[in-house]
Amino acid sequence: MWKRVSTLSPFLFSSKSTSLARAGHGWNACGSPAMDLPFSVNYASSLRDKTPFITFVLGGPGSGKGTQCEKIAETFGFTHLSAGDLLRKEMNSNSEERTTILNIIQDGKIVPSAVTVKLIMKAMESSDSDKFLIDGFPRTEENRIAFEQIIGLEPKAVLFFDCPEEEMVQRVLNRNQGRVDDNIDTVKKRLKVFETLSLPVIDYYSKKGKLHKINAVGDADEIFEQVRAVFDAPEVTI
Ligand SMILES: Nc1ncnc2c1ncn2[C@@H]1O[C@H](COP(=O)(O)OP(=O)(O)OP(=O)(O)O)[C@@H](O)[C@H]1O
Ligand SMILES: Nc1ccn([C@@H]2O[C@H](COP(=O)(O)O)[C@@H](O)[C@H]2O)c(=O)n1
Ligand SMILES: [Mg+2]
Repeated sequence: MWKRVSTLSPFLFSSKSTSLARAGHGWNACGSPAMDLPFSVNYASSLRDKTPFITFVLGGPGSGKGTQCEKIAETFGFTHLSAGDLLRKEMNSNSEERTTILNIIQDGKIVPSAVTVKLIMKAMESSDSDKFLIDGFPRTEENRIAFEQIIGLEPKAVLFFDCPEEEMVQRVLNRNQGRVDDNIDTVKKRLKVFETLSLPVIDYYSKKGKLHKINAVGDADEIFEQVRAVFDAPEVTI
């Protein structure tokens, strides 16, 4: 069940608040874990009684998360929420936080969890779905803990697209979608962030027995066959 967490946060929900600046208290753009959340939150009533099936989708930059999520969504009826897409949308809006988000993304660092979790929660609230693929999240232990504490749920499954660095770099540099972080300098920084901050999250879910490691090298349709096997398996009841 959705677990309620005490009182309404003034800065998570106020459109006038400078949530990123406040989130900086106890959090940082490098993603250092902060075990005590600087806020608490009351869920929107629309989410309170749902028990959605949540799958986190992890992997380095260019490992194919977005590509595979589209296939999973189409085949298994999940709603695909990409944390990066939500942040880019916020960055291109008139949000007070747009410049800060842009600077963090350009620098290949991690946006404070309060901001990202708020965007994910809003997207979940505004959806009728009860099956979510959350792509590119949690990127850090701080992200993971914030999601658990704010949303009060854990993923049922976690996919990890395992891809060699050289392949990821080539894919990102060939992507050609106009992303501000698709350049060699930012990719190098993102790979470092992945190694230092995201791998511990992957290790955490591995130890919990929730991780499904996918070999992300090869043709996208072949890779999807490995993914299909995960969702077809009886222990993963969607
Ligand atoms: N199996 C594959 N083989 C070759 N290219 C691929 C494969 N899967 C995806 N690509 C291409 O690689 C690029 C990166 O893929 P995608 O955007 O899905 O990765 P991602 O993990 O979501 O990356 P990011 O974390 O940067 O958002 C895209 O241009 C995509 O078309
Ligand atoms: N949990 C997250 C996810 C993403 N970011 C920032 O967005 C950039 C792009 O993310 P993609 O998933 O689309 O690759 C990423 O490099 C981060 O700067 C984040 O901060 N937190
Ligand atoms: Mg992506």
